[in-house]
Amino acid sequence: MQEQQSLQVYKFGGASVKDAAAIRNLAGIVREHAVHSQLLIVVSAMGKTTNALEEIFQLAFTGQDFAPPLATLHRFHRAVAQELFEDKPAENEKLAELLAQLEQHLTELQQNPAPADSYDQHYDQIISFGELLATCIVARALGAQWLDCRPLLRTDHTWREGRIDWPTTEWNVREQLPDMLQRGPVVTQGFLGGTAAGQTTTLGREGSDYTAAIFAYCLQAEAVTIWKDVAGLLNADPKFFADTVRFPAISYQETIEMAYYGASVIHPKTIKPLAVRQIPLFVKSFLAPTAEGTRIGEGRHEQLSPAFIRKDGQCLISFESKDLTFISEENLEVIFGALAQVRLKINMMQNSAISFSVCTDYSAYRLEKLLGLLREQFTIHYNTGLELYTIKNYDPASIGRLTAGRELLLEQRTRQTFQFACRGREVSGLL
Ligand SMILES: Nc1ncnc2c1ncn2[C@@H]1O[C@H](COP(=O)(O)OP(=O)(O)O)[C@@H](O)[C@H]1O
Ligand SMILES: N[C@@H](CC(=O)OP(=O)(O)O)C(=O)O
Repeated sequence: MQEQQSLQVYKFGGASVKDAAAIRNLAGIVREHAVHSQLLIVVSAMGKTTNALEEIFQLAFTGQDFAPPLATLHRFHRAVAQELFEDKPAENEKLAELLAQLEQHLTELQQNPAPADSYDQHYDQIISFGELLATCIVARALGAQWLDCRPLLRTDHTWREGRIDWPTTEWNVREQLPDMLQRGPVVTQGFLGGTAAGQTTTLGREGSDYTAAIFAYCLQAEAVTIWKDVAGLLNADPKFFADTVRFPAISYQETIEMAYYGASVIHPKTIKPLAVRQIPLFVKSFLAPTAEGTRIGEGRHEQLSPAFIRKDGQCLISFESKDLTFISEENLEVIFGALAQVRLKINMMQNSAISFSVCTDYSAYRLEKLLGLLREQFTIHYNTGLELYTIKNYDPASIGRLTAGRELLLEQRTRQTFQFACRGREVSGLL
């Protein structure tokens, strides 16, 4: 009798596919660790390709010359493919086709100025090429099947933050994937979805972790592993904090909160679909694939050690009523409505008698739209270039460590969580 194979979802992010050596390393992990499983491999754009595409898109959308940065992007992808498939030029045909399509889209956009309010929609059509190109190369390198996820992962029309239509997506995935997986590993794109009309959407920056969770949910996978350049989920980002410690095991609940506050190692939307179907999430290092990593799953904890989360690029906006009337529920309704309309997410908020303050991710474009909506009714002040720090499971020592020498512009504490916004400053050494 044939043994029933377990189904695993692996997700490889930008750092794990940043060049040909990284893709060879990925292939080694797949060979070593997935021999007894069916395997769906979700892949993000290579290295910093998404940022590069954002710049190229911005140039094209504003009618400027995008040729030099596009040429750099072409060269980079071609060089990686050449290094991996040097003796098989035909392997690069699909890649050449995608690069030509990208150039054509950009040229059309540059030559036919689109209305400003279609920016997000066009953004998705262009930015998605990062994942299409990367998966094309990785699938070839693995000799795996390439799957375009866009017809399967159905979203609405919320450009840049597509909302998943779960019933349709689950039906599509179950219809198509099991047969493919039976035949061998499948490589597909993170971060992308598609509307009913066949237009591409993206799921929010760094959303490929979420894609892995969506597929795992639909396929009722045994586990998801996201392969990162860190040893697992740590109590802080080692790029900014000294003496970090790894959590060997941690609950969905703790993780969702850390991700929500900005621990960029896991996209915040990733946890819920996994928790609903009790699918464990492993965070492992692609640099040390046999090391233990972190297991995220069911369960509650005794008090954990403090976790530190830093979010930069913040903006603190204060609204004051113009006639000294109190900030009432009616006023708040107007402010929240406007924030939702311009899609500015609130990371922290506080109100006093006549003023209401929110800390949000900064976007010049969205802030300008917000001011346009609320300027008449409120006096509005804002500061940009701020940092937001969150300490989960804080104690006096951890608060002292982060607040020493800083002027706090807004501060809040609950039983578990201490948060403050302050002016950003040059990082010299680790915190
Ligand atoms: N609590 C944390 N634990 C581990 N890594 C963290 C944490 N918070 C932030 N990070 C950062 O997340 C990075 C990995 O996530 P990311 O760069 O999104 O990976 P990828 O794009 O390759 O999927 C690490 O290099 C680290 O700097
Ligand atoms: N490439 C997309 C999606 C993503 O999730 O990337 P990564 O897995 O490298 O964070 C981005 O940079 O936003």
